[in-house]
Amino acid sequence: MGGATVQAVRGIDLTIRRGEFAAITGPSGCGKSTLLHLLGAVDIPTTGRVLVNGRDTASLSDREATEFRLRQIGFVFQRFYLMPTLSASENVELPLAEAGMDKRARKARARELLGYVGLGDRLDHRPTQLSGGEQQRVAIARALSNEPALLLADEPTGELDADTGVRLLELFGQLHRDGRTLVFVTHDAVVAQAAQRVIRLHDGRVASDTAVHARSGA
Ligand SMILES: Nc1ncnc2c1ncn2[C@@H]1O[C@H](COP(=O)(O)OP(=O)(O)OP(=O)(O)O)[C@@H](O)[C@H]1O
Repeated sequence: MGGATVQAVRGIDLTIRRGEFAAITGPSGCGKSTLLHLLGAVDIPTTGRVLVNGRDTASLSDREATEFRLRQIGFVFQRFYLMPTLSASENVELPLAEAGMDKRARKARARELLGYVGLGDRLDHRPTQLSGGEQQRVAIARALSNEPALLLADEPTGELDADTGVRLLELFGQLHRDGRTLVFVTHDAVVAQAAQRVIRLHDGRVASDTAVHARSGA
């Protein structure tokens, strides 16, 4: 920026295993979103390597990177980013259409995924006809559409009230139990405890990396 170099993350050595449910947390500006973007091949590191499913993200051409993000990564954003003119089902179908699936199969897959996230009765609703929590569930169904190796979420509960946020984290827990690999970013240390592993960043580095013990009664 203005000729100055900002080192957003540095010296990070991390392995996320298949089936893991990890939260990245830490104060504003510590590099959480940057790390998530590196994992999702949205950004490429200036030095160091990011391997996803054995593939070095820096080795991808632009076309390969687009294909990689479409097929290997599901991304969920704080502000949902659904297409406002499309129904819930059509939003989930979009990445499937991009991946070349025919219309009949995409409709069936969208119905199945929206059922999974608890919105089987909201297929034809547009985003404005859905609550924030419901919109985030549509965004999760969309992110899962192409069976990604890795689901990434940046402050997924940031726009939701506390109760809705808790229910969304329960859905993440369900995804984890069903074998998905999930990494989400949150600045909220309490929200981070919903994960199985909490990676805390400070000033672009890993300050701690701890397993969360199962809560009593869980
Ligand atoms: N495109 C960019 N150009 C220059 N500096 C950037 C850029 N993106 C991020 N940074 C800087 O890199 C550092 C890490 O930013 P990042 O967005 O990863 O932090 P964060 O932990 O996600 O913060 P927040 O919780 O506030 O979203 C910050 O100092 C930020 O100012």
